[in-house]
Amino acid sequence: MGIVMGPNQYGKAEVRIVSVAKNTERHRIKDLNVSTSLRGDFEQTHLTGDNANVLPTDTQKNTVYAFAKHAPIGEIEDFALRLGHHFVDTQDPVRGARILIDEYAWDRIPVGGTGHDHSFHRTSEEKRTTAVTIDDGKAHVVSGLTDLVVLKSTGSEFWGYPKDEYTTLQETEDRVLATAVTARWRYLRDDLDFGKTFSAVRETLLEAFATTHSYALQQTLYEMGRKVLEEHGDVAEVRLSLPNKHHFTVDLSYCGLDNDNEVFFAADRPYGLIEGMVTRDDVEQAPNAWFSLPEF
Ligand SMILES: O=c1[nH]c(=O)c2[nH]c(=O)[nH]c2[nH]1
Repeated sequence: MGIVMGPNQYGKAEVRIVSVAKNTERHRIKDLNVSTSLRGDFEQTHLTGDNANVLPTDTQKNTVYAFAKHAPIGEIEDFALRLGHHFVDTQDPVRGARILIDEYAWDRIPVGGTGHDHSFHRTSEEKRTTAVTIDDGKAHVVSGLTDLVVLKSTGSEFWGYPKDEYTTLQETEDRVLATAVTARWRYLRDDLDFGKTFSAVRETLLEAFATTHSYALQQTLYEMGRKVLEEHGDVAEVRLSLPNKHHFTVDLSYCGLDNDNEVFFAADRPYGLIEGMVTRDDVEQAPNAWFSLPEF
């Protein structure tokens, strides 16, 4: 019986970088959390501690900061592609790279009706994300968003489910439907206008949530994914993770009041968690693009 080193990767996780573009008075900021992982010929460091092939994680971190100065960061997908190709192209033992980037959104503080030149505020926890994988000389781009919180105050029903001796849930033809969307989608190309495409896909997700008359969050999930694939030919598949942020109608009979779905208790836990992938049946699968990312 032998013991061998299995698949492995290493890198610097969560390099926090804020860059300020100052070429005009109207500054632009990029606020990122960047993680690098390298894959390749790293058997010896694991087996014997020989680090001849190991580009330090500290150097990887320094590279992230230096690249932010060499050229404007631009779209997170393009920044991740530049970093990933750099590690694979310049270090012989490195055969693959995975660059993860989360981008935090900042808006300009309105002053006298217009956004201030160099003062910003955070208006939501929503993040834009990308996971770029360089594998076998090919680049895969999986982009997405997290914590996009949405709510419908009607247009949502839930009934027709099986009941057993433990069921207490009442069927409803009118409820609040709320979730915090995590979505990831795989692009079929690595040369897109990623900013424009991201905004368009995000808009489609929001429109699908708003306009689907929902009989289940599962149905809403499928519709959101389906519309993204229908409207965006450069997207191969979409993974969605949708926590069901339950809103329970408060029983106001204690003071003799009706409650016609107007006053709710918003529970934070437990929550239903509805997850799934919507895909085309005519595109090549790319398991390495998703490898080691959350399944949904
Ligand atoms: O949209 C829903 N899907 C479920 O699977 C479910 N289960 C539940 O209790 N409420 C809901 N709502």
